[in-house]
Amino acid sequence: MDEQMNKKYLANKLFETQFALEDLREIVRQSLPTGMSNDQSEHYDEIVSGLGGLLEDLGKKNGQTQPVKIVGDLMCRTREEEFINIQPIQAGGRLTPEARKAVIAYGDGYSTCDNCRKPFRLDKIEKPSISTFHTDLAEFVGMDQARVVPGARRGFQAVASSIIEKGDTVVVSTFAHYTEFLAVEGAGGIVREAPVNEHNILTAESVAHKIDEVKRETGKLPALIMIDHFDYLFCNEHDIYGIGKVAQEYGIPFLYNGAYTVGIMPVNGQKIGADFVVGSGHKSMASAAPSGVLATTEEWADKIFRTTQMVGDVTGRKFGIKEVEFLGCTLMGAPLLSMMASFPHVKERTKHWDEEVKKSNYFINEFLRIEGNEVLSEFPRKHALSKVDTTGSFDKVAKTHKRKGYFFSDELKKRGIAGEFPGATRSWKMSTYGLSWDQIHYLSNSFIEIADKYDININ
Ligand SMILES: Cc1ncc(COP(=O)(O)O)c(C=O)c1O
Repeated sequence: MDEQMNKKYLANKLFETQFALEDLREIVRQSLPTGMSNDQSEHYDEIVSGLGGLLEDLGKKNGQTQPVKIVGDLMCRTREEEFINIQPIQAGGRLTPEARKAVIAYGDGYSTCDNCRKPFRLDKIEKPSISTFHTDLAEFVGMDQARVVPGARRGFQAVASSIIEKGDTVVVSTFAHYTEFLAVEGAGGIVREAPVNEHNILTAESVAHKIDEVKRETGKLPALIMIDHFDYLFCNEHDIYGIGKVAQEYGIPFLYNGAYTVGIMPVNGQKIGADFVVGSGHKSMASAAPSGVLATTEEWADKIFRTTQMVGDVTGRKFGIKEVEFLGCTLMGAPLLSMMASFPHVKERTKHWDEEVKKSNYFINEFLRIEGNEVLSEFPRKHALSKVDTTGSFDKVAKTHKRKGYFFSDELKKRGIAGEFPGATRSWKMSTYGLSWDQIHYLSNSFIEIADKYDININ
Protein backbone atom coordinates (compact mmCIF):
# COMPACT_ATOMS: atom_id res chain seq x y z
CA MET A 1 0.00 0.00 0.00
CA ASP A 2 1.55 3.38 -0.94
CA GLU A 3 1.78 6.07 1.69
CA GLN A 4 -1.18 8.08 0.38
CA MET A 5 -3.42 5.04 0.29
CA ASN A 6 -2.27 4.06 3.72
CA LYS A 7 -3.29 7.45 5.17
CA LYS A 8 -6.69 7.29 3.58
CA TYR A 9 -7.14 3.75 4.80
CA LEU A 10 -6.23 4.74 8.34
CA ALA A 11 -8.47 7.80 8.32
CA ASN A 12 -11.42 5.70 7.19
CA LYS A 13 -10.71 3.05 9.78
CA LEU A 14 -10.56 5.71 12.45
CA PHE A 15 -14.01 6.97 11.50
CA GLU A 16 -15.36 3.45 11.38
CA THR A 17 -14.03 2.78 14.85
CA GLN A 18 -15.44 5.97 16.30
CA PHE A 19 -18.79 5.37 14.65
CA ALA A 20 -18.93 1.83 15.94
CA LEU A 21 -18.27 3.12 19.45
CA GLU A 22 -21.22 5.50 19.13
CA ASP A 23 -23.46 2.61 18.14
CA LEU A 24 -22.27 0.68 21.17
CA ARG A 25 -22.95 3.63 23.42
CA GLU A 26 -26.55 3.79 22.22
CA ILE A 27 -27.11 0.06 22.65
CA VAL A 28 -25.87 0.24 26.23
CA ARG A 29 -28.06 3.29 26.96
CA GLN A 30 -31.18 1.66 25.56
CA SER A 31 -30.64 -1.48 27.56
CA LEU A 32 -30.65 0.31 30.90
CA PRO A 33 -31.52 -0.79 33.54
CA THR A 34 -32.73 -4.29 32.84
CA GLY A 35 -29.88 -5.46 30.63
CA MET A 36 -29.76 -6.20 26.93
CA SER A 37 -32.49 -7.94 25.03
CA ASN A 38 -31.48 -10.70 22.60
CA ASP A 39 -31.59 -8.27 19.69
CA GLN A 40 -29.50 -5.67 21.47
CA SER A 41 -27.06 -8.31 22.58
CA GLU A 42 -26.64 -9.59 19.02
CA HIS A 43 -25.94 -6.09 17.75
CA TYR A 44 -23.54 -5.48 20.58
CA ASP A 45 -21.60 -8.66 19.85
CA GLU A 46 -21.51 -7.85 16.15
CA ILE A 47 -20.06 -4.40 16.75
CA VAL A 48 -17.58 -5.57 19.36
CA SER A 49 -16.26 -8.31 17.11
CA GLY A 50 -16.13 -5.82 14.21
CA LEU A 51 -14.16 -3.44 16.37
CA GLY A 52 -11.82 -6.21 17.48
CA GLY A 53 -11.18 -7.09 13.85
CA LEU A 54 -10.54 -3.47 12.97
CA LEU A 55 -8.05 -2.99 15.75
CA GLU A 56 -6.25 -6.18 14.89
CA ASP A 57 -6.09 -5.17 11.26
CA LEU A 58 -4.78 -1.73 12.17
CA GLY A 59 -2.25 -3.16 14.57
CA LYS A 60 -0.88 -5.44 11.88
CA LYS A 61 -0.56 -2.68 9.31
CA ASN A 62 0.82 -0.06 11.67
CA GLY A 63 3.12 -1.10 14.43
CA GLN A 64 2.87 2.36 15.97
CA THR A 65 -0.92 2.57 16.20
CA GLN A 66 -2.07 2.97 19.77
CA PRO A 67 -5.54 2.87 21.21
CA VAL A 68 -6.90 6.37 21.79
CA LYS A 69 -6.96 7.30 25.47
CA ILE A 70 -9.81 9.52 26.57
CA VAL A 71 -9.06 11.20 29.85
CA GLY A 72 -10.17 13.83 32.33
CA ASP A 73 -13.18 15.88 31.29
CA LEU A 74 -14.29 13.47 28.61
CA MET A 75 -14.50 10.60 31.03
CA CYS A 76 -16.74 12.64 33.34
CA ARG A 77 -19.52 12.51 30.79
CA THR A 78 -20.68 8.94 31.29
CA ARG A 79 -24.14 9.61 32.58
CA GLU A 80 -26.04 8.35 29.55
CA GLU A 81 -24.36 4.94 29.56
CA GLU A 82 -24.64 4.28 33.25
CA PHE A 83 -27.89 5.85 34.34
CA ILE A 84 -31.47 6.46 33.42
CA ASN A 85 -31.32 10.22 33.14
CA ILE A 86 -34.36 12.19 34.34
CA GLN A 87 -32.63 15.58 34.16
CA PRO A 88 -35.39 18.04 33.23
CA ILE A 89 -33.80 19.86 30.31
CA GLN A 90 -31.45 17.29 28.83
CA ALA A 91 -33.86 14.67 27.53
CA GLY A 92 -34.95 16.24 24.23
CA GLY A 93 -31.43 17.34 23.38
CA ARG A 94 -29.84 13.93 23.87
CA LEU A 95 -27.98 13.14 20.65
CA THR A 96 -28.90 10.34 18.31
CA PRO A 97 -26.02 8.03 17.31
CA GLU A 98 -26.15 9.71 13.88
CA ALA A 99 -25.65 13.11 15.51
CA ARG A 100 -22.73 11.81 17.56
CA LYS A 101 -21.11 10.59 14.38
CA ALA A 102 -21.75 13.96 12.74
CA VAL A 103 -20.05 15.67 15.68
CA ILE A 104 -16.99 13.47 15.18
CA ALA A 105 -16.93 14.06 11.45
CA TYR A 106 -17.65 17.83 11.52
CA GLY A 107 -16.04 18.91 14.79
CA ASP A 108 -13.36 20.91 13.00
CA GLY A 109 -13.90 24.66 12.98
CA TYR A 110 -15.06 25.64 9.50
CA SER A 111 -15.75 22.09 8.33
CA THR A 112 -19.13 23.09 6.91
CA CYS A 113 -17.41 25.50 4.55
CA ASP A 114 -15.41 22.95 2.51
CA ASN A 115 -17.82 23.35 -0.37
CA CYS A 116 -19.08 26.89 0.19
CA ARG A 117 -19.50 28.41 -3.27
CA LYS A 118 -21.05 31.58 -4.59
CA PRO A 119 -23.25 33.23 -3.22
CA PHE A 120 -21.17 32.39 -0.11
CA ARG A 121 -23.76 31.97 2.59
CA LEU A 122 -24.24 29.12 5.03
CA ASP A 123 -27.86 28.35 4.13
CA LYS A 124 -26.92 28.09 0.43
CA ILE A 125 -24.32 25.34 0.88
CA GLU A 126 -25.31 22.17 -0.95
CA LYS A 127 -22.65 19.76 0.26
CA PRO A 128 -23.38 18.78 2.98
CA SER A 129 -27.06 19.43 2.22
CA ILE A 130 -27.47 22.51 4.42
CA SER A 131 -29.59 24.28 1.85
CA THR A 132 -32.15 21.46 1.63
CA PHE A 133 -32.14 21.20 5.42
CA HIS A 134 -33.29 24.83 5.65
CA THR A 135 -36.22 24.14 3.31
CA ASP A 136 -37.09 21.00 5.28
CA LEU A 137 -36.90 22.84 8.60
CA ALA A 138 -39.34 25.53 7.44
CA GLU A 139 -41.77 22.87 6.27
CA PHE A 140 -41.34 20.92 9.50
CA VAL A 141 -42.70 23.84 11.55
CA GLY A 142 -45.30 24.91 8.97
CA MET A 143 -43.58 28.14 7.97
CA ASP A 144 -42.15 29.52 4.72
CA GLN A 145 -38.50 30.14 5.53
CA ALA A 146 -36.11 29.08 8.27
CA ARG A 147 -32.62 29.76 9.50
CA VAL A 148 -30.56 27.85 12.00
CA VAL A 149 -29.46 29.87 15.03
CA PRO A 150 -27.17 29.25 18.03
CA GLY A 151 -30.02 28.58 20.47
CA ALA A 152 -33.62 29.75 20.77
CA ARG A 153 -32.39 32.91 22.48
CA ARG A 154 -30.63 34.01 19.29
CA GLY A 155 -33.93 33.56 17.47
CA PHE A 156 -35.67 35.88 19.95
CA GLN A 157 -32.81 38.34 19.56
CA ALA A 158 -32.96 38.37 15.74
CA VAL A 159 -36.72 39.06 15.77
CA ALA A 160 -36.56 41.62 18.59
CA SER A 161 -33.73 43.59 17.04
CA SER A 162 -35.44 43.58 13.63
CA ILE A 163 -38.87 44.82 14.64
CA ILE A 164 -38.66 46.62 17.99
CA GLU A 165 -37.99 50.36 18.06
CA LYS A 166 -36.66 52.04 21.17
CA GLY A 167 -39.47 52.35 23.75
CA ASP A 168 -41.75 49.80 22.07
CA THR A 169 -43.69 47.40 24.26
CA VAL A 170 -43.57 43.60 24.01
CA VAL A 171 -46.17 41.39 25.71
CA VAL A 172 -44.85 38.20 27.31
CA SER A 173 -46.21 35.81 29.93
CA THR A 174 -45.53 36.10 33.67
CA PHE A 175 -43.85 32.72 33.09
CA ALA A 176 -41.66 33.97 30.22
CA HIS A 177 -38.07 32.76 30.05
CA TYR A 178 -35.39 35.30 30.99
CA THR A 179 -33.87 35.16 27.49
CA GLU A 180 -37.05 36.81 26.15
CA PHE A 181 -36.60 39.71 28.55
CA LEU A 182 -32.98 40.11 27.52
CA ALA A 183 -33.77 40.00 23.81
CA VAL A 184 -36.31 42.81 24.27
CA GLU A 185 -33.95 44.79 26.50
CA GLY A 186 -31.16 44.52 23.93
CA ALA A 187 -33.45 45.98 21.29
CA GLY A 188 -34.46 48.91 23.53
CA GLY A 189 -37.98 47.63 24.15
CA ILE A 190 -40.05 47.31 27.32
CA VAL A 191 -41.59 44.06 28.53
CA ARG A 192 -45.14 43.86 29.87
CA GLU A 193 -46.22 40.61 31.46
CA ALA A 194 -49.66 39.11 30.88
CA PRO A 195 -50.56 37.22 34.08
CA VAL A 196 -51.28 33.49 34.18
CA ASN A 197 -54.54 32.44 35.85
CA GLU A 198 -55.09 30.61 39.15
CA HIS A 199 -54.23 27.32 37.41
CA ASN A 200 -50.92 28.74 36.16
CA ILE A 201 -52.17 28.90 32.58
CA LEU A 202 -51.91 31.88 30.27
CA THR A 203 -55.19 32.53 28.46
CA ALA A 204 -55.93 34.51 25.31
CA GLU A 205 -58.11 36.85 27.43
CA SER A 206 -55.18 37.72 29.65
CA VAL A 207 -53.06 38.62 26.63
CA ALA A 208 -55.90 40.68 25.09
CA HIS A 209 -56.39 42.48 28.39
CA LYS A 210 -52.67 43.33 28.58
CA ILE A 211 -52.69 44.63 25.00
CA ASP A 212 -55.66 46.91 25.82
CA GLU A 213 -53.87 48.14 28.95
CA VAL A 214 -50.69 48.96 26.98
CA LYS A 215 -52.74 50.78 24.32
CA ARG A 216 -54.57 52.82 26.97
CA GLU A 217 -51.34 53.75 28.76
CA THR A 218 -49.03 54.42 25.82
CA GLY A 219 -51.45 55.19 23.00
CA LYS A 220 -49.67 52.51 20.98
CA LEU A 221 -50.17 48.79 20.42
CA PRO A 222 -47.36 46.46 21.53
CA ALA A 223 -44.80 45.80 18.78
CA LEU A 224 -44.65 42.07 19.48
CA ILE A 225 -46.26 39.23 21.45
CA MET A 226 -43.80 36.54 22.53
CA ILE A 227 -45.27 33.47 24.26
CA ASP A 228 -43.96 30.05 25.31
CA HIS A 229 -46.18 27.12 24.33
CA PHE A 230 -44.99 25.25 27.45
CA ASP A 231 -43.29 27.30 30.17
CA TYR A 232 -40.03 26.43 31.87
CA LEU A 233 -41.41 26.67 35.43
CA PHE A 234 -44.18 24.07 35.40
CA CYS A 235 -44.17 22.99 31.78
CA ASN A 236 -47.89 23.79 31.59
CA GLU A 237 -49.51 24.25 28.21
CA HIS A 238 -50.71 27.76 27.44
CA ASP A 239 -53.51 28.75 25.08
CA ILE A 240 -51.26 29.28 22.11
CA TYR A 241 -54.03 28.97 19.48
CA GLY A 242 -56.22 31.50 21.27
CA ILE A 243 -53.26 33.85 21.65
CA GLY A 244 -52.47 33.43 17.93
CA LYS A 245 -56.03 34.56 17.17
CA VAL A 246 -55.76 37.56 19.46
CA ALA A 247 -52.48 38.56 17.80
CA GLN A 248 -54.14 38.41 14.39
CA GLU A 249 -57.19 40.37 15.53
CA TYR A 250 -55.00 43.19 16.87
CA GLY A 251 -52.54 42.93 13.96
CA ILE A 252 -49.55 42.38 16.27
CA PRO A 253 -46.73 40.03 15.21
CA PHE A 254 -46.61 36.87 17.29
CA LEU A 255 -43.50 34.92 18.19
CA TYR A 256 -44.22 31.33 19.24
CA ASN A 257 -41.56 30.02 21.61
CA GLY A 258 -41.30 26.31 20.92
CA ALA A 259 -38.22 25.61 23.06
CA TYR A 260 -40.15 22.76 24.70
CA THR A 261 -42.07 21.63 21.62
CA VAL A 262 -40.27 21.94 18.26
CA GLY A 263 -38.56 18.59 17.78
CA ILE A 264 -40.58 16.56 20.26
CA MET A 265 -44.20 17.20 19.30
CA PRO A 266 -45.88 18.30 16.06
CA VAL A 267 -45.77 22.11 15.61
CA ASN A 268 -47.41 24.00 12.77
CA GLY A 269 -46.79 27.74 12.97
CA GLN A 270 -49.35 28.55 10.33
CA LYS A 271 -52.14 26.72 12.19
CA ILE A 272 -51.10 28.47 15.40
CA GLY A 273 -51.21 31.84 13.64
CA ALA A 274 -47.56 32.56 14.44
CA ASP A 275 -45.40 35.00 12.52
CA PHE A 276 -42.24 33.52 14.01
CA VAL A 277 -41.54 30.03 15.30
CA VAL A 278 -38.47 29.57 17.46
CA GLY A 279 -37.09 26.20 18.57
CA SER A 280 -34.10 25.05 20.58
CA GLY A 281 -31.88 22.37 19.05
CA HIS A 282 -30.10 21.43 22.27
CA LYS A 283 -33.32 21.35 24.28
CA SER A 284 -35.65 19.53 21.93
CA MET A 285 -34.05 18.57 18.60
CA ALA A 286 -31.43 16.00 19.64
CA SER A 287 -28.66 18.44 18.72
CA ALA A 288 -25.42 19.69 20.17
CA ALA A 289 -25.41 23.09 21.90
CA PRO A 290 -25.74 25.81 20.90
CA SER A 291 -28.34 25.22 18.23
CA GLY A 292 -31.86 26.27 17.34
CA VAL A 293 -34.20 27.38 14.60
CA LEU A 294 -35.99 30.58 13.66
CA ALA A 295 -38.72 30.25 11.05
CA THR A 296 -41.05 32.86 9.63
CA THR A 297 -43.53 33.67 6.87
CA GLU A 298 -42.79 35.16 3.43
CA GLU A 299 -44.35 38.36 4.74
CA TRP A 300 -41.66 38.79 7.41
CA ALA A 301 -38.72 37.05 5.76
CA ASP A 302 -37.34 40.13 3.98
CA LYS A 303 -37.27 42.09 7.22
CA ILE A 304 -35.87 39.45 9.57
CA PHE A 305 -33.50 37.95 7.02
CA ARG A 306 -32.48 41.30 5.50
CA THR A 307 -29.14 41.38 3.74
CA THR A 308 -26.33 43.87 4.28
CA GLN A 309 -26.26 47.19 2.49
CA MET A 310 -22.94 48.24 3.99
CA VAL A 311 -20.11 49.52 1.82
CA GLY A 312 -16.58 50.10 3.10
CA ASP A 313 -16.03 53.86 2.89
CA VAL A 314 -12.35 53.54 1.96
CA THR A 315 -12.25 50.24 0.15
CA GLY A 316 -15.75 50.31 -1.33
CA ARG A 317 -16.13 46.70 -0.25
CA LYS A 318 -19.56 45.08 -0.31
CA PHE A 319 -20.57 41.87 1.38
CA GLY A 320 -22.88 40.11 -1.02
CA ILE A 321 -26.01 38.59 0.45
CA LYS A 322 -24.81 38.17 4.02
CA GLU A 323 -27.72 38.50 6.47
CA VAL A 324 -27.40 41.24 9.08
CA GLU A 325 -29.09 39.49 12.01
CA PHE A 326 -26.89 36.44 11.67
CA LEU A 327 -23.68 38.35 11.04
CA GLY A 328 -23.44 36.66 7.69
CA CYS A 329 -23.38 32.99 8.58
CA THR A 330 -24.72 31.46 11.75
CA LEU A 331 -24.58 27.95 13.01
CA MET A 332 -21.63 26.06 11.61
CA GLY A 333 -19.77 22.81 12.15
CA ALA A 334 -20.75 20.19 14.70
CA PRO A 335 -23.93 21.79 16.15
CA LEU A 336 -25.45 22.27 12.70
CA LEU A 337 -24.46 18.86 11.41
CA SER A 338 -25.75 17.22 14.58
CA MET A 339 -29.10 18.92 13.97
CA MET A 340 -29.13 17.70 10.40
CA ALA A 341 -28.08 14.17 11.30
CA SER A 342 -30.80 13.88 13.97
CA PHE A 343 -33.49 15.46 11.83
CA PRO A 344 -35.00 12.31 10.26
CA HIS A 345 -35.28 10.75 13.73
CA VAL A 346 -36.62 13.98 15.19
CA LYS A 347 -39.31 14.25 12.52
CA GLU A 348 -40.36 10.67 13.19
CA ARG A 349 -40.41 10.99 16.97
CA THR A 350 -42.81 13.95 16.93
CA LYS A 351 -45.42 11.52 15.56
CA HIS A 352 -45.21 9.55 18.81
CA TRP A 353 -45.72 12.43 21.20
CA ASP A 354 -48.98 10.94 22.55
CA GLU A 355 -47.02 7.93 23.75
CA GLU A 356 -44.53 10.19 25.56
CA VAL A 357 -47.42 11.93 27.31
CA LYS A 358 -48.89 8.55 28.29
CA LYS A 359 -45.57 7.51 29.81
CA SER A 360 -45.32 10.79 31.68
CA ASN A 361 -48.81 10.31 33.13
CA TYR A 362 -48.12 6.69 34.03
CA PHE A 363 -45.07 7.74 36.03
CA ILE A 364 -46.82 10.67 37.73
CA ASN A 365 -49.78 8.48 38.67
CA GLU A 366 -47.42 5.99 40.31
CA PHE A 367 -45.47 8.84 41.94
CA LEU A 368 -48.72 10.15 43.44
CA ARG A 369 -49.37 6.82 45.12
CA ILE A 370 -46.63 7.79 47.56
CA GLU A 371 -48.25 9.60 50.48
CA GLY A 372 -47.21 13.24 50.67
CA ASN A 373 -46.11 13.50 47.03
CA GLU A 374 -47.61 16.23 44.89
CA VAL A 375 -47.39 17.32 41.29
CA LEU A 376 -47.19 21.10 40.94
CA SER A 377 -47.63 21.09 37.17
CA GLU A 378 -51.09 20.86 35.62
CA PHE A 379 -52.43 17.33 35.88
CA PRO A 380 -53.07 15.13 33.92
CA ARG A 381 -49.76 15.97 32.29
CA LYS A 382 -49.56 17.21 28.74
CA HIS A 383 -45.77 17.07 28.66
CA ALA A 384 -42.92 14.76 29.71
CA LEU A 385 -41.38 17.44 31.92
CA SER A 386 -43.06 17.95 35.30
CA LYS A 387 -42.52 19.87 38.50
CA VAL A 388 -43.08 17.71 41.54
CA ASP A 389 -43.09 18.30 45.28
CA THR A 390 -41.78 15.75 47.75
CA THR A 391 -41.84 17.97 50.87
CA GLY A 392 -44.50 15.74 52.45
CA SER A 393 -42.62 12.51 51.74
CA PHE A 394 -38.89 12.29 50.99
CA ASP A 395 -38.12 15.64 52.59
CA LYS A 396 -39.56 14.38 55.89
CA VAL A 397 -37.03 11.52 55.75
CA ALA A 398 -34.27 13.99 54.84
CA LYS A 399 -34.85 15.92 58.08
CA THR A 400 -33.58 13.08 60.23
CA HIS A 401 -31.32 11.26 57.79
CA LYS A 402 -27.59 11.73 58.31
CA ARG A 403 -27.16 12.45 54.59
CA LYS A 404 -30.00 15.03 54.73
CA GLY A 405 -31.53 15.59 51.27
CA TYR A 406 -28.71 13.67 49.65
CA PHE A 407 -30.15 10.39 50.91
CA PHE A 408 -32.69 10.56 48.09
CA SER A 409 -30.03 11.10 45.41
CA ASP A 410 -28.03 8.24 46.93
CA GLU A 411 -31.03 5.93 46.72
CA LEU A 412 -31.74 6.91 43.12
CA LYS A 413 -28.11 6.54 42.17
CA LYS A 414 -27.94 3.07 43.69
CA ARG A 415 -30.80 2.14 41.38
CA GLY A 416 -29.09 3.60 38.31
CA ILE A 417 -31.14 6.79 38.13
CA ALA A 418 -29.56 10.23 37.77
CA GLY A 419 -30.49 13.76 36.79
CA GLU A 420 -32.43 15.02 39.83
CA PHE A 421 -30.86 18.04 41.49
CA PRO A 422 -28.63 16.46 44.18
CA GLY A 423 -30.00 17.17 47.63
CA ALA A 424 -33.36 18.47 46.36
CA THR A 425 -36.26 16.86 48.18
CA ARG A 426 -38.78 19.69 48.17
CA SER A 427 -39.91 20.94 44.74
CA TRP A 428 -37.95 19.92 41.71
CA LYS A 429 -38.29 19.15 38.02
CA MET A 430 -37.79 15.96 36.09
CA SER A 431 -38.47 14.54 32.65
CA THR A 432 -39.47 11.11 31.42
CA TYR A 433 -38.92 12.02 27.77
CA GLY A 434 -37.42 9.28 25.61
CA LEU A 435 -37.52 6.54 28.25
CA SER A 436 -38.82 3.17 27.11
CA TRP A 437 -41.84 1.60 28.84
CA ASP A 438 -39.47 -0.80 30.62
CA GLN A 439 -37.49 2.16 31.92
CA ILE A 440 -40.68 3.96 32.97
CA HIS A 441 -41.85 0.94 34.93
CA TYR A 442 -38.43 0.59 36.52
CA LEU A 443 -38.35 4.29 37.40
CA SER A 444 -41.84 4.18 38.96
CA ASN A 445 -41.01 1.04 40.94
CA SER A 446 -37.78 2.60 42.16
CA PHE A 447 -39.62 5.59 43.64
CA ILE A 448 -42.12 3.27 45.34
CA GLU A 449 -39.31 1.07 46.62
CA ILE A 450 -37.47 4.03 48.14
CA ALA A 451 -40.67 5.28 49.80
CA ASP A 452 -41.35 1.81 51.16
CA LYS A 453 -37.83 1.48 52.53
CA TYR A 454 -38.36 4.64 54.60
CA ASP A 455 -41.86 3.66 55.80
CA ILE A 456 -43.73 6.20 53.70
CA ASN A 457 -47.27 4.99 52.98
CA ILE A 458 -48.07 3.82 49.45
CA ASN A 459 -51.68 4.14 48.33
C1 LIG B 1 -38.94 28.42 27.70
C2 LIG B 1 -37.53 28.63 27.23
N1 LIG B 1 -37.30 29.43 26.19
C3 LIG B 1 -36.05 29.65 25.74
C4 LIG B 1 -34.96 29.09 26.32
C5 LIG B 1 -33.60 29.36 25.77
O1 LIG B 1 -33.26 28.34 24.87
P1 LIG B 1 -31.80 28.23 24.26
O2 LIG B 1 -30.92 27.66 25.32
O3 LIG B 1 -31.96 27.34 23.08
O4 LIG B 1 -31.38 29.60 23.85
C6 LIG B 1 -35.15 28.23 27.39
C7 LIG B 1 -33.96 27.60 28.02
O5 LIG B 1 -33.96 27.02 29.07
C8 LIG B 1 -36.47 28.00 27.87
O6 LIG B 1 -36.70 27.20 28.92
